[in-house]
Amino acid sequence: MTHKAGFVSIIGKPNAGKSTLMNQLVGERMAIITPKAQTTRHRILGIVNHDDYQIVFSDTPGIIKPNYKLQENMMHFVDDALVDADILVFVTDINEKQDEEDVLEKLKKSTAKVLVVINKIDESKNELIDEKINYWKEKLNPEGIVGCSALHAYNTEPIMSFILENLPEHPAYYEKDELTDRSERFFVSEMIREKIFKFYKKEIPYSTEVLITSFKESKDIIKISAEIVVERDSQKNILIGAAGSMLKKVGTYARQDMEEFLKKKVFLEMFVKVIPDWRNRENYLKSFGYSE
Ligand SMILES: Nc1nc2c(ncn2[C@@H]2O[C@H](COP(=O)(O)OP(=O)(O)OP(=O)(O)O)[C@@H](O)[C@H]2O)c(=O)[nH]1
Repeated sequence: MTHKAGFVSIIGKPNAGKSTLMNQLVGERMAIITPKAQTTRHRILGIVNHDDYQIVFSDTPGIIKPNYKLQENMMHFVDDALVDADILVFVTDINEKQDEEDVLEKLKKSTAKVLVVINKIDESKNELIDEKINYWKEKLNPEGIVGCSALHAYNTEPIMSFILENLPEHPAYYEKDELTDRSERFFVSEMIREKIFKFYKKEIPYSTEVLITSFKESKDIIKISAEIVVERDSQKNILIGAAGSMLKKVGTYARQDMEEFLKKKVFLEMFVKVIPDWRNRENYLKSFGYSE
């Protein structure tokens, strides 16, 4: 039996229904991160695992694919080239006026298989759906077009079928046992990263790495220690904020997400560390069980 695996990016204008669709496709447990910031850096929104396939949802069309066999929490440290996702799901609101020329250009250039999802069809007449389908056929001629209502889970199955059909043959990118401690550490670090993306200006998220240095589960509580690593003191000061206010905010919001995801009370401690020679990080990482 061949195995399929690949990256699927869900893109589209704000409010088009991307998160709603994601939740439908991935299911609640894994759809844990709802980033708002636009960034070229990959972010994993959720992973669907099956014996025969693994679908990795991301919100950016350019993504950094980890090397096979790399442990999932190491993928931030791989400097692979930014490549296209395997599949682009472009979500458009049926009521949206078609001023999407910029997106069209990008979609045309992409090497990914493109599926146009015309969303919110519960709010429109059949004629409009046909009109939109024709519009997208003519403008883009994508590999697939589906009209659906993400909110009402209406006609979302063809989207999953399209993804499965077009997913390349590839071994899994991430370990499938998503409830292992390692994967949980990965998602937990993503939650901190997401908050950093949300609360800081551009250069800070780009120059930080989040390491989960300890993850200890006891009966009632999970104790998590994280290090946010930067290269300069100035970045550390910004991250911490006046009297620790910014870091506290990151911690509070990240902890809430963690508690919801892990279904347990979380004690989160975070340290910001300056490591100027971060490029020679191999030994440092090894000390926390990370291996490149
Ligand atoms: N009527 C209707 N409303 C929908 C549908 N899908 C999503 N919505 C609503 O549209 C709004 C935006 O949905 P989101 O899923 O947050 O959209 P998004 O594209 O992720 O938005 P951003 O995070 O701003 O990029 C929400 O109020 C949803 O409830 C749909 O199929 N029909």
